[in-house]
Amino acid sequence: MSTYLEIKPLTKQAFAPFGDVIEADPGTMRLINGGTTERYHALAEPVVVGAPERLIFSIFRGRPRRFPYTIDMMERHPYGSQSFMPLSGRPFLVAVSADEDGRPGVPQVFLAQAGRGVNYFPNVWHHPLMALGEVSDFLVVDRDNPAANLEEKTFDAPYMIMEPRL
Ligand SMILES: NC(=O)N[C@@H](O)C(=O)O
Ligand code: NI
Repeated sequence: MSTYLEIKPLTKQAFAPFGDVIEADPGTMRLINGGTTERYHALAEPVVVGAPERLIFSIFRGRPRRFPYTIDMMERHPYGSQSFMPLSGRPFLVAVSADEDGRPGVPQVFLAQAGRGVNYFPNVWHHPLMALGEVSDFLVVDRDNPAANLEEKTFDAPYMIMEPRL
């Protein structure tokens, strides 16, 4: 009998142990370009850990997950952060876990409302990209050479999530 996980709204506070929420936070806004542009400043900081490696921009084109969805594994990137910012303006799902002696704990699942992205701190357990509803593009900033920056663990007992109400 699989455990069904609750899907919670993504908030800065709830996500703080795992990373940053990237959104046009009015508290970060400064007017630039003669007042024609609002700069939402320093929302997150992409970092590389250990040996120097490029930070790069990529676009991930994610196919939507089907539900009920089984979360049977988590991954982490020990040597850098990884951020996902929707280009499609659609919500998506984020699942993260605390580390328990080198393995992911029970996942916490968040619904990232439209216009919000996330930046995972280095070495934070997370599930690979979960797009919702239709093929969705995401701007991703992370460390180059991804194959040398990936640890994956499979759960002995997978978890399930139902389709979120949008
Ligand atoms: N493999 C890859 O680049 N994607 C994952 O890191 C992910 O978090 O989606
Ligand atoms: Ni990842």
